[in-house]
Amino acid sequence: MSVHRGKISVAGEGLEASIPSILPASSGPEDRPTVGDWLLAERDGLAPVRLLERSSLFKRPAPGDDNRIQLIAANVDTLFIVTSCNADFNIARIERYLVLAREVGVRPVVVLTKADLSDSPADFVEAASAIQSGLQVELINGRDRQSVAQLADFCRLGETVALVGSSGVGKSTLINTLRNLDEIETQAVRESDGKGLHTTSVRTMHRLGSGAEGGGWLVDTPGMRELQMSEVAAGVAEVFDDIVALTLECRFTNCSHSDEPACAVRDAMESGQLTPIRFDRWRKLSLEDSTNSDIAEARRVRMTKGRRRR
Ligand SMILES: Nc1nc2c(ncn2[C@@H]2O[C@H](COP(=O)(O)OP(=O)(O)OP(=O)(O)O)[C@@H](O)[C@H]2O)c(=O)[nH]1
Ligand SMILES: [Zn+2]
Repeated sequence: MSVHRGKISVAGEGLEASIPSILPASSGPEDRPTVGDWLLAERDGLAPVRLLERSSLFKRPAPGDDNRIQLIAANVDTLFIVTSCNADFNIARIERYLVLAREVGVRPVVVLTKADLSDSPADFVEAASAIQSGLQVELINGRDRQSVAQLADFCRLGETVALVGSSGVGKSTLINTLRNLDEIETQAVRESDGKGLHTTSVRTMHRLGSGAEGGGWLVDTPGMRELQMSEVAAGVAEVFDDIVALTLECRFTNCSHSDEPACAVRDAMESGQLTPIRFDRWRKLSLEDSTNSDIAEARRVRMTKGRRRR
């Protein structure tokens, strides 16, 4: 449910507890429990035994200590990329989150909030849908239960969702409305919150409910809101697959697409098939990723050397 210094809070059937986070046979920096993990523990005493294989993992270099990796959330199925139908709407920002989702292997859904405040919300839907073919886009008023109910399918039993988006776009509002979709469930959540009042732990997993059997999970950890672009080359290539396909047509394999002859990327821009702004966004993201990835690689080399010295 959440991670604290050396301890994790866990939940199971009829069980809520805080236990040590150390696994008996840890095999690497990613082999420790994080929010969203399935953990096997001993029936008596709850000593951790092992983690079940993850379907996805969000991670980043630990803030203030590049030698460590911080695990942010595991087993997320759907990432709500939240943005609002106003000045916050920014294609480049949506693309960045999209790259992260593709890299981690979670299903991205662009959630456009504040539909009720815009005169032309359909324009935002159209612009977001054009980013990548097949991209799911949902238009909502985050304060309206009926409107938010259109996201219920992503929040069903067995599903885990997480949210990203800049400040003020309506993430907390959406979370509150999602959690309130089912009154009975909310009641239950409040009761258990009440029980936990004496603990200082922040809940980072919320049960979403609709119907007697309950619903999925919502991950709301602060780290999700501060994700970075590093080692996401595969994600960039997926989001900009049209440009990647073009680069393969350039005469030179190391073409910089600036002044080389027979450059398919420039040809595509001249013919109007590719817009220069999109090309520019791709270039910036690729550059940012390769810079950050170089830093990450240097860190790994440092760590390996450190280990050899010891
Ligand atoms: N009219 C309208 N207002 C909304 C909607 N979604 C959010 N708001 C309002 O927008 C403001 C900011 O919403 P928050 O939910 O706090 O935004 P946030 O993304 O959680 O912001 P941070 O906590 O800073 O990351 C609040 O005043 C909300 O009531 C919406 O769909 N329609
Ligand atoms: Zn080229």
